[in-house]
Amino acid sequence: MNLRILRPNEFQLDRRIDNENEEQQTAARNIVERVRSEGDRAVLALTAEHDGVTLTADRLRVTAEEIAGAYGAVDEAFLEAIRAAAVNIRAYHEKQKKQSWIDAQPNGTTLGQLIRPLARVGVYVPGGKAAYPSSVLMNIIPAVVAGVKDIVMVTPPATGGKEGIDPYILVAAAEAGVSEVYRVGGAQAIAALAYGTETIPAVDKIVGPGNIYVALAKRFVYGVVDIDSIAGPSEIVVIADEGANAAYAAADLLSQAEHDEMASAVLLTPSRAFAEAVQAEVERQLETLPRRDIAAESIRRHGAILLTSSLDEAAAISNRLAPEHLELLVADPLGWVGRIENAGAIFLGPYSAESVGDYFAGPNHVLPTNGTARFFSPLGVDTFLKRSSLISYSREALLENGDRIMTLARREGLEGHARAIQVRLDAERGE
Ligand SMILES: NC(=O)c1ccc[n+]([C@@H]2O[C@H](COP(=O)([O-])OP(=O)(O)OC[C@H]3O[C@@H](n4cnc5c(N)ncnc54)[C@H](O)[C@@H]3O)[C@@H](O)[C@H]2O)c1
Ligand SMILES: N[C@H](CO)Cc1c[nH]c[nH+]1
Ligand SMILES: [Zn+2]
Repeated sequence: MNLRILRPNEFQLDRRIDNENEEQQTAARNIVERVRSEGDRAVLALTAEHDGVTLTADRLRVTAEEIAGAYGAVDEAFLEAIRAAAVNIRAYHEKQKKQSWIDAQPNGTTLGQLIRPLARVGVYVPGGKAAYPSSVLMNIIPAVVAGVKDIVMVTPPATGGKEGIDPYILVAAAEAGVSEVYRVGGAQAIAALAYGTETIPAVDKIVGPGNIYVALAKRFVYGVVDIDSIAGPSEIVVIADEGANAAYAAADLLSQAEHDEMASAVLLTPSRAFAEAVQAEVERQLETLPRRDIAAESIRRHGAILLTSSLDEAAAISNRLAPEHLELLVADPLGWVGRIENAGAIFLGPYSAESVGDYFAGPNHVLPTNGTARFFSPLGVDTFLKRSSLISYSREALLENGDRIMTLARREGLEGHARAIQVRLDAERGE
């Protein structure tokens, strides 16, 4: 499969619009409503129907013994690596913490902002091949760092028709600091987290990717709880000059293409010689890639090498695409960062393969997709914090500004608001 070499005007630069399927919408909505009104009974019936697993309510929660048992099923190298990754992810997210602040002014007025963690958070972890231990760390650790007390993970009770939760997922959750784990997946898991059931506690926010039923259910419960942004297929853009390493660029493009057929991998370069070298490398490396069918299909549908007139044009196109991941394989990548307006994560130089960020460096790999890096940010500690404003007015400040406040209230026809000020002014002025 050849990665096409195109001129920018020959490539669809605009974002893909999801086609909503009405049947799936109705199915997800019905599931959410059933769980809301029937609680555990609906969760158990839907689990039997959609996961083929018959459970009783007392089996929904994964026990501490089961989690301890999972450690016996994973290899030492994995445990060592995931612990090292967790250290980096924790350290990076610690730096994102925000402080409450109080500002006392000379007239006695005190204003401030109180930062508090959400009390309870739900983390959805998909079943099947898309269940990544690294994503478990990336979703749970920022919540722990934010100070969330209860982090409730849900995941399907079976994968690929086989009952049981992947032990690597359970170990990653335990290492990250999960509080409770429930074996429930799909829209029923989202509804249970949003409304609570007899067994599964209601949370304040739900994060984590999942299939279409999970995504639709999250959209339905938004407002009852908060949700993260709905993650789309993975994306990578590589900007490279003629001095870059073609084998590295090709490998990094394929690293995203292998995620799924809808992933997109795009190289932007002004050098035809480099474009051809990467094209040949992609073809060569694909031959031995275990997931070559997926990667080849992704490249056929959404992959391209765009031959730009200059690196500046490459930056402009990248800003328009607003990719989830952007690699800068150019001389002096740090000097280049100022030209980048929109990207979820930016990888600088030949040794910062995207895989470094996916697994290990510390920044979060849950990133805005489908052009939403124009206005969304990576998942982080912020995702699990909320703010309250503090207002303490002094007598002096109220006497000074009361008339202004009443003017604004009366302009809006809200006499009650004005009188709440007037009553104080009258009392304090002795009228
Ligand atoms: N963007 C990302 O970062 C990212 C990462 C990992 C996974 N994913 C996505 O997560 C998804 C994983 O999908 P999955 O299906 O393997 O796992 P999943 O956990 O998302 O969904 C499985 C659940 O769906 C429910 N379900 C299945 N068929 C149903 C039906 N016909 N009606 C109602 N409910 C039904 C079942 O109850 C089951 O528990 C993929 O779409 C993948 O792209 C995305
Ligand atoms: N690149 C993915 C997000 O787009 C995250 C991931 C998990 N495992 C490997 N990669
Ligand atoms: Zn990845």
